[in-house]
Amino acid sequence: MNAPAFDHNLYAGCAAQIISHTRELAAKGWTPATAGNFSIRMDAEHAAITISGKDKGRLTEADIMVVNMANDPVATHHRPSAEAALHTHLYRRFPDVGAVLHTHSPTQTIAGLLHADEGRVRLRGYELFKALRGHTTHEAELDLPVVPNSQDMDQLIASVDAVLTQPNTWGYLIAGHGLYAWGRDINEARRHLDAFEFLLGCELEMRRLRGAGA
Ligand SMILES: CSCCC(=O)C(=O)COP(=O)(O)O
Ligand SMILES: [Zn+2]
Repeated sequence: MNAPAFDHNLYAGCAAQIISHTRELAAKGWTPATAGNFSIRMDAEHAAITISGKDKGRLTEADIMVVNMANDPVATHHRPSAEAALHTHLYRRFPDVGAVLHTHSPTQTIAGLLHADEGRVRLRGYELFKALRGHTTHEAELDLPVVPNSQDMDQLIASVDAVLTQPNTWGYLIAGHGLYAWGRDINEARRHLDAFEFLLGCELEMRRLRGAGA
């Protein structure tokens, strides 16, 4: 008898973690109109990932599937996230990455558009840098990369590879689209996602205040 394609108990545990976090992220308004996609690495060859087009605030285990690192569905007829290639790209490139989260908050969407020409959001002097693995002080300058949006995943991956040059970056923005954040597990990826959202929100607010002559 053929061995099962993957460990179902491991898959069910990953699905439960994704569901728990997506409920909270949707409640924040970061997954409008089915936007967002979420995955956890199961092993060297498989990841649990959200099925394309689902309401990410109402996921059940049936809305999550398994892909291999070539983005092929495993043991299902469902279609994975349209952006599955962006998740497996990070799993292939960074062996220690265990989870990838993608959201479309207004802050993330606008910040990417505002900084599209620069190709980065330059952050300086934030205590919250310390929420990002490998960062230990506010006395730093951190560039969050921004890449142009595209419907061609290979083009997006090439853009990301060109800007992911610094260690401990943990995220990137797609202009007019949203934020990708990752970590060694889903809780660390969530901490990074929350930290980038806060930092980008501060930058937008400072821009607003300066425009008002503050
Ligand atoms: C309706 S948002 C457009 C698609 C997108 O950017 C996204 O994050 C969700 O796509 P998926 O295929 O993962 O549902
Ligand atoms: Zn998206």
